[in-house]
Order: sequence, then structure tokens, then C-alpha cells
Amino acid sequence: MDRLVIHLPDDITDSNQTMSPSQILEDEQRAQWIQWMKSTPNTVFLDLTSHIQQMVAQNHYEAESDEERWITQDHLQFIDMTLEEYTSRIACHVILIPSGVETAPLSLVESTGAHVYGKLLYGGVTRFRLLKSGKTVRRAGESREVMIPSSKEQNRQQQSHPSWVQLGGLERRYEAIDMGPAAVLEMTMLPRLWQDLPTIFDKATLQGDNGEDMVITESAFGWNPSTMLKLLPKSTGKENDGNNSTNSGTRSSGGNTAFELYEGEQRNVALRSHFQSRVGGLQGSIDSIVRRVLDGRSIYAQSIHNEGGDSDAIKKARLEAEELALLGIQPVRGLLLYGRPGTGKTLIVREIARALGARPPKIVAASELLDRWVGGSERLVRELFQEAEDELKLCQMAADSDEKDMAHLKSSLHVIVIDEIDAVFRVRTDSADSGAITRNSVVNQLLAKLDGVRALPNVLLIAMTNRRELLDPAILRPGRLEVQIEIKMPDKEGRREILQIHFGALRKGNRLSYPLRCAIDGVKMGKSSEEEAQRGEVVGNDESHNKMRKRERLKSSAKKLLKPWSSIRQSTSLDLADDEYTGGMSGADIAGLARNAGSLALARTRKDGSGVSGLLVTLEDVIQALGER
Ligand SMILES: Nc1ncnc2c1ncn2[C@@H]1O[C@H](COP(=O)(O)OP(=O)(O)OP(=O)(O)O)[C@@H](O)[C@H]1O
Repeated sequence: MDRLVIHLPDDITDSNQTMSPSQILEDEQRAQWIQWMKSTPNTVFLDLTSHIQQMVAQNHYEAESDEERWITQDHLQFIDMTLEEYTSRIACHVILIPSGVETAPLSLVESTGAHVYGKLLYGGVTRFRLLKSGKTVRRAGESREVMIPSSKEQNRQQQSHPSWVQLGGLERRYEAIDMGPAAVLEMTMLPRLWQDLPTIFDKATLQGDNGEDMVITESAFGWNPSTMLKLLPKSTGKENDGNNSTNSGTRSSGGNTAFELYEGEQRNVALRSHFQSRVGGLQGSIDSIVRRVLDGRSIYAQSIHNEGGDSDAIKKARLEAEELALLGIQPVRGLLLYGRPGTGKTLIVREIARALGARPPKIVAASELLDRWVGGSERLVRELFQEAEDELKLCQMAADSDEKDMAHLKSSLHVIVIDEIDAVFRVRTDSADSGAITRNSVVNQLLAKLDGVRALPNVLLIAMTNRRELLDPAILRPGRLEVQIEIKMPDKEGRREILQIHFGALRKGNRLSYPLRCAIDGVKMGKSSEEEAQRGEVVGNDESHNKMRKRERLKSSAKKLLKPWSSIRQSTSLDLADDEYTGGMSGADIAGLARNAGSLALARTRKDGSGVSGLLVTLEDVIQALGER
């Protein structure tokens, strides 16, 4: 994709009219591009892919210190591994369209599942897709964007001009409105394995085989997109952008499937990093889970019917798991997570299932297994394991069968979760009341199943409780719930990590005020920023934001006098993770706090009519949300 593509519109046949691309390079300023655009009759399609990819890579490697990187050492290793795969899926184009001209047919088609982010840079365009039903072709999703900055005011409008997102699959076209040339910037994120996904058109048409595209290698030019596109300068590194945990999670997404790419210690690093991006403050517990529950366990992510889709790493992991089993080292089949309510036990369970490529966990409350009818509880317990047992039987039959295409069948992992297990697995009593009798019968039935679980390699049983001390020791014996991990209340740094996770999406969308970002990270505001912040909680230079915030400040300074929390607003080194503010709060409490602060900010935008585009969560919102608890 390293190329400059020039798309000639349908009616242009005289390619002599095209300016020599080398002329473009005499000056790299954007203005000259536009000037050149004005003089060319052709649509020009610049593919900036390799440059953007290089910049992503360079930005990553050129960071001078670990703090300057927005990632920890573990993330770094993980990103090293995913960088190549990730960047190979990003493509960036500038499409320059002469006045009144439509982009060449079949020139803009991306794989199904691709995301295309577009932004009008100059002029006016009509954007549409062509839908064909039978013989008729009609325009669909037509929309028009216009921008001709000629005054200061219009220049400002240009800055806040909206972007659009489209999905791949169908061909899309742009038509420059008949009032001058137009320029559109597009960034495309291709889905994983995009090469295998269908586009509705033959890929050959993308290569310019239809005679309409002129492909010139970019090495002939040496142009510099950072000058042309005026990319933002590199961050000073003073302000921690909080991407450390949240973004790495986003990056590792492509979802759980990323783990399938790695083996051995690399996979453990990827797993730890994945957990830390979603679960805060539980480093020790996560290390234990990775070492004792996940390591050495095969991933059967592709469901039992999918042969051949497995990566080499998965195949190796399977071989390793079989080898370990031969040596008598088997992954645990039972895990107990215990700890106070809201500390993230259920969250961890879901992440474990995701990490192992298992189907979504089957979660039941232990009390649901109590059935007062004779035999009812036994039936409920049986049903819980039924699916896993049936699938295993099918796989064993397949392995024994002579049919070649059946022999590969492997059962995927079933994660079965029993919540509030103390409701049933209490120390057994000799009492003859009917409740105790039902409970004892469930316990016996489950113990039998648990012992059987050893024979069910496709099951991981996870039990959860807030009251471990009530449990019958029989359930905790080796072979049953033999790994017991306490999920503790977060300490100060843990609370910070959880704050960073739950405010992560807002931060990524640049919707957190500067003082709030500092308070989440526990860093002092810089002097000039401090002054700036006391004048207004400034995040960017967008004027409408500032106006809105100014109005808000005026209103809230009146309210402030009445607020018990108001005094801390003046502080320049407020740390939200401090005991004073979030001490004693669980992960669920902090998640609720973030939601409430977000809703306060949203209510404000509803009132002042600025809508979601004006949403900005401030430190004051968080303080108010704390006061409302
Ligand atoms: N350590 C954490 N990191 C990030 N978010 C957390 C953490 N702990 C809790 N949360 C948030 O709180 C929500 C509720 O937590 P969860 O249901 O996992 O707690 P729990 O320990 O299972 O509670 P309970 O014992 O009451 O069932 C989670 O979905 C998540 O949004």
C-alpha cells in the first residue's frame, strides 16, 4: 500500500493534463497542495499508510524515559508484539477532488468490518454510497459537508468541523461540490484478518486494474505528511494522560484473541496486561490467577467445530498442555474467589473466561440450586454440568471414530460460576429441618460433581463468596476448589488504578478537565496550568468549550458557598485516591462515582443546550458526586 494513487474520473482521458507529482514537492506546505489541486482536473488519492505507520512506531520507540511512555514495561513488551500486526491494519488517505468531480468508480471499497474515519479538510463534498438492487442503482446515506474558511470566524468553524465514521463493505464515493476543489482526510482501521474478509467487489479493482488508477510509488516524492497534515506536537510528557492502563486495554483488544498469538511467558505478559487494563488494584491476585489458573491451560477458542483456524501459538500451547499433563502438572479445575462485595470478583470471572477464549461463563447463585422437591436440587446441579459433559462425550466419540474430519473436535472450555456459595456450602449440620436437609443434599451432589470435575478437563469451576469463614472445609480440599484467592479492597494506588479505568473512556475522548485529570493521577498541576485552571477548567483551546465552562463556573461559584466539599476545590494537589476522598470505597463504589460524575456533567450540557459535544466532566462534578454518596 506504499503508493500514491491518482484516480482519474470517468470522463478524463487526457492524462497529460495531470501535473507532474515532483512539482508538488517543491514546497511541502499544505497551501501549495491546495493550489496544485485547483489547477489539476483529476481526483488524487494519496496513500499515507507507511508514513503513518512509521510515525506510530517512532513515537513509541523514541520515548526517552519510561514515564514519557504512556505504558508500563509489561505493556511495552506486549505492544512490541502487537505493533506490527496493529499498524499493518491502519491506512491513511487524503483524497483530493477537483470541483464538480466524483471519485472514480470502485476506488473506495474497504473490507467488511473496516472502520473508515473521514474529515473534510477543504471545500465541500457530497458523500454517498451506491446501493444496487436489481438493475437500479441508487445513492444511499448521502450527506453533504461544506467548509470554505475565508475569515477568522470560518477558520474557527473549520477546527470544530465534525468528522464522520463509516463501515467498510460497500463502495463509497465523494463528489466535490461544484464550487471549487475539495480535500478529505480518511483513516481506515481494517479488521483483524481483513485479507480473508470479503469485499463486495473483486479486490483486483482496488489495484487499479480498471485502468482508472495511476499508481506511483511514494519514494519518488519524499513528501512529509506531518508537515502537510499539521499533526499535533508530541506531548511534553509532564502530564500523565492516564492511557497507561486504559489504552493498553484498548490496544490489546481486538479482544481476547490477541492472546492466541503468543505462547509461554509472552502469553502470560499479555494476559497480565489485559487484566490490569480492566481490573484495578489487584496486581497480586492477578499474578496468582495467571500463574495458578491460566498458565499451562490450553485455549480452545475457536469452538469445537473449527479446525485449521488456530494459530501456531495455540497449537503449541496445546502441545505444551498435553506435555505438562503427561508430567502430572494439570491446570486447576476449581477456584474460589472471596472478598468483600463490589471488589471485582465477577469482573475477574468474566475476564478469565474471555482470556481463555471460553464461552461466556454460566453464573448461578448457589441458592438457585436449592429445590425443595425431592430430587430437584440434584437435577439442577446435573443440568449445570450437562452441556460440558455432553460436549466432552461428543469429542471423545469423535476421537475414537474413523471419520477424519471428526477427529479434530476439541471441547471448548466451560466456565461454571457459583456465586454466594456460602448459602449452600456452609459447614454441614446434623439438624433435621427441611432447609438443612435440602442443603446437605445439594452439597453432596456438588461434591460428587466436583470430584467428577477432575475427569472433566473442559470445565473450570469458579465459586465466589463474601464469607469464606462459613464454608465447609470439604469444598476447599485439593481437587475441589483448591486455589483460593482473596480479592481485597483496593488500597490507595489500587483506587487510583480503578479511577483511571473508569474515567478512561472519558479521558480518551478528551472529556476530563485538567484539574480532574491531575486529581485522578495524583499529580500537582503545573503553575501556569494551575492559574489557567483557576480561571477555568481548560482542556483545549476550543472556544465554545471555554465559554460553556465559564458560564458553568459562574453558576457553581454561587453554589460553592453552600457545599461542604467546596473548600477542597481550591487545592492544587488534590488526590482523589486519598483516604480523605475515596478511602473505604470498593471498585464498584468507584465505578458508581464515575457514572454519577458523568451524569452530572451530562445534565449540565442538557441544560445549557451544548449537547454531548459539549460534555466535560470536571473535578467539581466528582466532588459533588462524592457528596451525594
Ligand atoms: N478492581 C476493580 N477494577 C475495576 N473495576 C471494578 C473493580 N472492582 C469492581 N469494579 C467495578 O464494579 C462493578 C461490580 O463489581 P463486581 O460485580 O465484579 O463485584 P463483586 O466482587 O462480584 O461483588 P459481589 O460480591 O457483590 O457480587 C464491576 O463491573 C466494575 O465495573
